[in-house]
Amino acid sequence: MPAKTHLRVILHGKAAGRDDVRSAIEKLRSKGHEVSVRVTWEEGDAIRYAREALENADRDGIDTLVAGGGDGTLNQVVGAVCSQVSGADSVPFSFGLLPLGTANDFAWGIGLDPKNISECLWIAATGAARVMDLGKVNDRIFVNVATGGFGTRVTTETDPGLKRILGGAAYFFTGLNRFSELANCKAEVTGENLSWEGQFLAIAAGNGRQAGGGVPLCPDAKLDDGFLDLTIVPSPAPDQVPDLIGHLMDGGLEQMRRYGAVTARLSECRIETREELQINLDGEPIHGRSFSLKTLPGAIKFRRP
Ligand SMILES: Nc1ncnc2c1ncn2[C@@H]1O[C@H](COP(=O)(O)OP(=O)(O)OP(=O)(O)O)[C@@H](O)[C@H]1O
Repeated sequence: MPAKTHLRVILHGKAAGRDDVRSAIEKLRSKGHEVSVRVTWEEGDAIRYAREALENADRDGIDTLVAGGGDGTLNQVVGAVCSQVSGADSVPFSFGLLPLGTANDFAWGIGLDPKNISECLWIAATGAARVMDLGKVNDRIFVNVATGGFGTRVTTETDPGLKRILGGAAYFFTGLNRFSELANCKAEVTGENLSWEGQFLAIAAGNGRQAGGGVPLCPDAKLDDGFLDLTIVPSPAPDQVPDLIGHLMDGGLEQMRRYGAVTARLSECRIETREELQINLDGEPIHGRSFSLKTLPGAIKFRRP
């Protein structure tokens, strides 16, 4: 029988009414675990609640801080804590994930099944707390993947109403419809043994493997190897667009390499652009022209399958 734990769940308001969430929490409580819940009402609440958990971790005896939401919620919860304390040994609890977002890319990538919320909460309570890396872009962290380019703009410009109706397919739909408008970005990327310049369809730096609703942009990334997996997909010639998008969606990185995709495993790199570029950190957008990317090895402990 696993030890009894205290889980603090920071729950995205849009998922607060779900029956499967309520019954998963009741089931865990019936087994003797303590579960306290904070529900977000508006943007910024997840950050506030994560700081509150950090301040009161000892007093409240919190063992695991669980992000209940999508990758964006996870980013905010982990980011709020790690902006105050650094290194897995300094954070007074482990993290966990209750995947309640639209795409849930990080969850799928680590083997959590968002359709089985009860199982996910059980893993957040009792799964082995293993050390993992984080990524950093300028002064902001990411847990899963940092992406720039076409897919990134699709992620943030997909209508929330469409996401509710179509789920993850909403991203694909927006991408196909607005390809020529959204796929025009240029950058210079430099790092250890890497110097690349050109127009690109997608740039991804992965701690985790997939982003943008199931696209395995960094299929070989490992959460605990101390490196980021970088993938640059150059803009294709117009007649190659449908083929390349197909390969991007079905994850054929080998195929993408035939179109000139560049991959590298590194601990830091820089991206410079002339025009303002949007980079999504676990789906949360930042903007700029100069980005410094690096890995933070062994930054947190995470309860995962
Ligand atoms: N109650 C709320 N109302 C509006 N926005 C919220 C609320 N709670 C959190 N947010 C904002 O929602 C974003 C997080 O969304 P999240 O990533 O969890 O869902 P998603 O976009 O559906 O998931 P995914 O990234 O898996 O597609 C954050 O920017 C956060 O500030």
